[in-house]
Amino acid sequence: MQPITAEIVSRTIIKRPADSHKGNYGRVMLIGGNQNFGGAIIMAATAATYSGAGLVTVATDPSNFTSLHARLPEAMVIDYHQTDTLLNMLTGMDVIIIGPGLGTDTIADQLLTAVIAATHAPQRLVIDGSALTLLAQQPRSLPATDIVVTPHQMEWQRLSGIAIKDQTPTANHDAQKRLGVTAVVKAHRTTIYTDERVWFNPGGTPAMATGGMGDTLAGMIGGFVGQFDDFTAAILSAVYLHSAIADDLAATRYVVLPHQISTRIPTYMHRFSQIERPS
Ligand SMILES: NC(=O)C1=CN([C@@H]2O[C@H](COP(=O)(O)OP(=O)(O)OC[C@H]3O[C@@H](n4cnc5c(N)ncnc54)[C@H](OP(=O)(O)O)[C@@H]3O)[C@@H](O)[C@H]2O)[C@@H](O)CC1
Ligand SMILES: Nc1ncnc2c1ncn2[C@@H]1O[C@H](COP(=O)(O)OP(=O)(O)O)[C@@H](O)[C@H]1O
Ligand SMILES: [Mg+2]
Repeated sequence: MQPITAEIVSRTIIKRPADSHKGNYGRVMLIGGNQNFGGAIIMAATAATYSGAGLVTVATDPSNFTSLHARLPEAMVIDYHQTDTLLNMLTGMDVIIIGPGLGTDTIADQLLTAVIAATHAPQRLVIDGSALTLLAQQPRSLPATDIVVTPHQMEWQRLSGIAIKDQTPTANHDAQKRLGVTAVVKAHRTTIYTDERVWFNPGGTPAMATGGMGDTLAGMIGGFVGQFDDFTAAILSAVYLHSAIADDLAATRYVVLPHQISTRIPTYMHRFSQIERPS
């Protein structure tokens, strides 16, 4: 296992070229947020936007439109029941994040099937939360493109079939290879599995144990993979910064809330982009 280092992050988060526009930084669609879990998709969309995604569209239950706009006017919205419109819009997206607060009812299940079928390379797909539970219940063949799954230990148990107590790096790596996607297995010390390697995140604190913390990570990963070409490095950088920000906040706070992380992402990205590294 290799640790994610600050050097990987500073190599990944590079200064933006002056001659660029929002279309260069990722069109990201987030799909989730049913009537009960609207907060999850709002937190994920907030993290994606503060991570620098150029354009953010949220496909969600209409009951979340007003609260989302009140928190995040930068985001566009679409009713996720309008499947044809959603799938049309999907063709123009660089990154699709599906699952935060999606729920596991029939509508959610059908939506996941439709989105997986419509996603094509070079689009990048982030699968989190309820979408992982649905995928575990009914496996679907995934598109041949960059895909990352972001389960917590119970979601990983459902998806991989490995009981939490048996989730060793070796067992997890075997399961990741079988699944054929990058896996971010979230825990106190999150581990990341690619075909080539196993990484571990050196940061993270129990102050992060708050609902929405993983939704925030999913949004950050989506924001980063929409901007930075190296898929693995973008994921590693998001995981590292998510907990590095939390660790800093936890030095003086008993609990860290997801939105407190999101609002600090641009400052941390700026800091890492300023570090000169020999190439
Ligand atoms: N504000 C909102 O809208 C929010 C909406 N959310 C959305 O809710 C949806 C469901 O997601 P979920 O994670 O809450 O539920 P589920 O998949 O059933 O997992 C929980 C079960 O797993 C177990 N468990 C074992 N180990 C674990 C571990 N390391 N980390 C976590 N759990 C662990 C755990 O054990 P226990 O707590 O009983 O000990 C429990 O039995 C999803 O779409 C998500 O995005 C949330 O983000 C919250 C904020
Ligand atoms: N004790 C802990 N130490 C380090 N990180 C933690 C701890 N508890 C939770 N986290 C982090 O918080 C996030 C929780 O994700 P998840 O369970 O999916 O939350 P949610 O679905 O509520 O958004 C993960 O990134 C996990 O690593
Ligand atoms: Mg989660």
